[in-house]
Amino acid sequence: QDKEKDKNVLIVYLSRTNNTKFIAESIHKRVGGTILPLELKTPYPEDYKAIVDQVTQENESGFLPELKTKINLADYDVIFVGFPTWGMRLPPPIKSFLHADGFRGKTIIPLNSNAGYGIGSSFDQLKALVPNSSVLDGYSTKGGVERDTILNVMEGEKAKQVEADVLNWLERLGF
Ligand SMILES: Cc1cc2nc3c(=O)[nH]c(=O)nc-3n(C[C@H](O)[C@H](O)[C@H](O)COP(=O)(O)O)c2cc1C
Repeated sequence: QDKEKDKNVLIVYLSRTNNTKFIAESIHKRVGGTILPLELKTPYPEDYKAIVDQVTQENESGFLPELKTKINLADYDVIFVGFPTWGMRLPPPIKSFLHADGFRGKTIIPLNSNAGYGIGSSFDQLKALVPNSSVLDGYSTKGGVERDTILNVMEGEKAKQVEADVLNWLERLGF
């Protein structure tokens, strides 16, 4: 079997306050490949309360927001998928992304930041959406707490710790 690092890698991430983006960039430094932010046709509101309400509604109705970012999945074998925990669930735009055809036979690797309440059901939801892919062990760490106006925490000691953790994790996965 090919080593993971010899395959075509895509790192796609959703990040509002750049904590998840930092993790994605740490992965990119080690494994290379293509790194892309997942952008929406209609961006979420800036206001925290407004986005929380909107995401709650979208989860209740099963709404899948339309993505602006277009990706040709056939170009990639390994896809890192980064996202914050939103409402203890998988953010709706990640559901939109994973609903596309073309994940069969791919290796999918989740990565996450959250306000300290963990991944919730997000990794399980991800797995359920790509039943024909091989989903490897994900990485998760505490990021910002936007509710308390703590936005990007990925600097100084925290940034160093995350970079070290990411390297260990990638090595375990064979990168
Ligand atoms: C709409 C919304 C819902 C959130 N829900 C949760 C949650 O349920 N649990 C949690 O731990 N953090 C929650 N958070 C906090 C984010 O997961 C956390 O700040 C994360 O680090 C943000 O990542 P980002 O900087 O890449 O956007 C929520 C944030 C937003 C904007």
